[in-house]
Amino acid sequence: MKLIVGIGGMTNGGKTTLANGLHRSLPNCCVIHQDDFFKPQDQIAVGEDGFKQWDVLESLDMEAMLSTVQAWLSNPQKFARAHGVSVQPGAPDTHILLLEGFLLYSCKPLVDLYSRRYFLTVPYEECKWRRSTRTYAVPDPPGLFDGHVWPMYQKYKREMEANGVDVVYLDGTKPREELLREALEDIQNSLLNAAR
Ligand SMILES: Nc1ncnc2c1ncn2[C@@H]1O[C@H](COP(=O)(O)OP(=O)(O)O)[C@@H](O)[C@H]1O
Ligand SMILES: O=C(O)c1ccc[n+]([C@@H]2O[C@H](COP(=O)([O-])O)[C@@H](O)[C@H]2O)c1
Repeated sequence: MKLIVGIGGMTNGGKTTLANGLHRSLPNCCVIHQDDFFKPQDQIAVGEDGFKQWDVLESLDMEAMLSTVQAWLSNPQKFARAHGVSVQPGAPDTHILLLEGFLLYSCKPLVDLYSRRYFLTVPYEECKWRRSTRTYAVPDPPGLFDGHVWPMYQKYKREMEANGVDVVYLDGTKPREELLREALEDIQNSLLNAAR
């Protein structure tokens, strides 16, 4: 059985933290991080607002991400071994792929592949504060959060909702352990339902 689970939502909502917790807790589980597919800096367009447009789908090499997902789909055992995940003898037929990223549900070829789509959110102030404590490979210039990051988050979320994408909202201000427990229980239920 193969299960693809999306850990999406806003920047600094706690996606990586939750994905890493699930990765440690679930058998035969691999993770693909969307952040690993950002295009090189010189390919990122500059908007009329003067900011490099990092927070749009075109800034990510989604074809490469899709190929990685296809590689897992065609042979999850081989994919797991190649990514240092040991296949457990007790559950050799169950394979889980976690996709983690801030624009997961805006990519049309991917959107129907998920068995579960989580969407982590925190209030604006909390998001802005968490973001101010992070240093990305390309650090945020002053004003990027309000000028580009937050408006793009709102735009893509609106589109996702208008397209009727079915997501499970998670409150990213809850303690990490509680979020992990909640998601684990839900995924285990999905596995049970899929096995019936
Ligand atoms: N449940 C939580 N409660 C409080 N802080 C959290 C929680 N989850 C993550 N964080 C913190 O928020 C920041 C962003 O977390 P991260 O998992 O990297 O978010 P994302 O991958 O969504 O950008 C980090 O400093 C992390 O330690
Ligand atoms: O990882 C990078 O190379 C990178 C370079 C520039 C910007 N980012 C930021 O990464 C953010 C998405 O990652 P995350 O973990 O905050 O969800 C997004 O809001 C971008 O503005 C990321």
